[in-house]
Amino acid sequence: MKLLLAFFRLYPRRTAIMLICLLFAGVAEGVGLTTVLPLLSVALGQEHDTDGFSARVIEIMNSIGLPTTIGVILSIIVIGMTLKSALVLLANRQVGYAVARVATDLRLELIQSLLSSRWEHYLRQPAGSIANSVATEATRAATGYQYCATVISLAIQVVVYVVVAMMISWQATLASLALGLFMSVGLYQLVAAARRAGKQQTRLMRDILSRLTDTLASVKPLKAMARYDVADTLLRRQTRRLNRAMERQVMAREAMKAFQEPIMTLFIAVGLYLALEVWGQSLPSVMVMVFLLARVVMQLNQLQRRYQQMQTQESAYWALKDVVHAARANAEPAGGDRLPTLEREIAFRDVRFHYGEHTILGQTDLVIPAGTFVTIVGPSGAGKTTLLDLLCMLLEPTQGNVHIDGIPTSEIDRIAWRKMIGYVPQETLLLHDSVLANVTLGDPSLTEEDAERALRQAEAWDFVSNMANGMHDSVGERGNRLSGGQRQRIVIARALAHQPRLLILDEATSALDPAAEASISKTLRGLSNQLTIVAVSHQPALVQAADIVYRLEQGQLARVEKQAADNTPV
Ligand SMILES: Nc1ncnc2c1ncn2[C@@H]1O[C@H](COP(=O)(O)OP(=O)(O)OP(=O)(O)O)[C@@H](O)[C@H]1O
Repeated sequence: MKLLLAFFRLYPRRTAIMLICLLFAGVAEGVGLTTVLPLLSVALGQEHDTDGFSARVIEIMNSIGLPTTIGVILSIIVIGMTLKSALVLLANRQVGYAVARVATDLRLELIQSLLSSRWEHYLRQPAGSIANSVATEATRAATGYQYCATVISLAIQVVVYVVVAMMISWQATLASLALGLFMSVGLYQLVAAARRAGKQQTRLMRDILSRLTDTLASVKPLKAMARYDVADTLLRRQTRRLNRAMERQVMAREAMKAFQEPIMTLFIAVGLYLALEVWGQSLPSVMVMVFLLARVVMQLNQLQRRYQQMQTQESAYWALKDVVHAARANAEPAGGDRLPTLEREIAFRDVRFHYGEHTILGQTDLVIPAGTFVTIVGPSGAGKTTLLDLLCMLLEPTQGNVHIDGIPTSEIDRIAWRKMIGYVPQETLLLHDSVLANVTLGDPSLTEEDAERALRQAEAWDFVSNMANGMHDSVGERGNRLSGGQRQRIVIARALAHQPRLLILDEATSALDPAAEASISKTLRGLSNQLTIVAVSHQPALVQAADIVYRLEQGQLARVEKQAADNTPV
């Protein structure tokens, strides 16, 4: 029921409407059912010598001026049942809408919370696990809500049947209920087993999808080195464990079904024996009791099964919520609200940065005048990417501050600042989409003209215009229809499309041949009077194109002459 409470808090209106509809549906069904007994009495011609309950119903009907004819009683039953069905339909419509909303809202909540979490937190999340949460867990959680609604609906129906049965023979009903309770407790182990299997499935599905995503991302070297059997074995092992968890779930479900039937038969038999032999009830009463108890039994059966299914799906909801809560706890700090400009300079003032105990940047002072081209060189692992991350406000200095035109970044509107940046990362990951979509990233404010301009600046226009459909051609999965150098040029075009004020290049030309690199460097050099460029590079062309060259080594940043940077092995 924790799940229902959670959903009630999220969707109070829908859940309340659903509950009210189900409650009234139960009442309508109850009204229909209460007239079954007088109907039998009337049909058997015993309406004048009926016992307790039937007599009371006939009395009520007479007092409100309803004739106790078979036609009227049948009409009440039909109206009651039709009303019940209409209300259940209304309730199910609410459930249907809520189920679709639950899945969509959970997906959006997850994506938004992860994207607005701290960069270090985001990096710790396996991509496959996120994909699994968005695809499988959100759907399972929504199904959990559906089962939850069914459990409530069945519970209301059971209560109605029990109330009506109590009015006919409270002793037989109580005896049957005691047996029903006994059965539920006895079979609870199977519910618990299903819940455990569900939890295990949630965990295994995450592991499998994380592994699968990683394997697919690095399939080429795995194939080339004939190492995919290692990944394959791991995947198979986890899939087998998932199979076992699913088998356990199916066994728990089927065992529940198998045990329920004989127990339920016993349950009815005992009720009947007591009613007929011990309490000497009349035949119409016993017939109605049989009908009611059979319905109670069936509904209880279903209720427990649905509850079991709800328990299997519930873990997906909580697992997904855990990811959201962790992301929220690691949300990027609110930051400032001052709008950034980049007219004068970017300055690192006494900036230090550590990853735990590991010092990446010692005391760092760096000035990047606006409209200049700065290249940073240094050995692998020296912290060059970290320095760029500080510039993008993806990371915060452990000490000191980065200033943009004299304003510390902590006071600056982070999103506004990032919108001024064009970023070209080390990895050239492309979307499985057209060149145009890869350049604009779906930004509606960017036109085809913007894309063409950016592609020309990135020296990509020649090969793009030669593609069958030009910039509307697909780049293939992860851009595998293009060469490494062509992919890199598309990514550079992407960074230039929205005309940034600051262009950041992290080893952005490493896949280019010297001629292409020299050509792009020349273009960038030409752009540097309109924008500020900060490049991390080992490539001589970007060093030569720069106005200022810095070298980062062992946490220390020092300005160097271009010649020295070229000659020093970096
Ligand atoms: N999220 C992280 N958590 C902990 N340590 C990290 C993290 N990211 C990077 N590091 C460490 O910080 C150091 C600097 O990494 P960084 O990526 O900034 O180096 P780099 O100079 O850009 O290297 P390369 O030229 O090889 O790309 C490395 O020792 C790296 O292991």
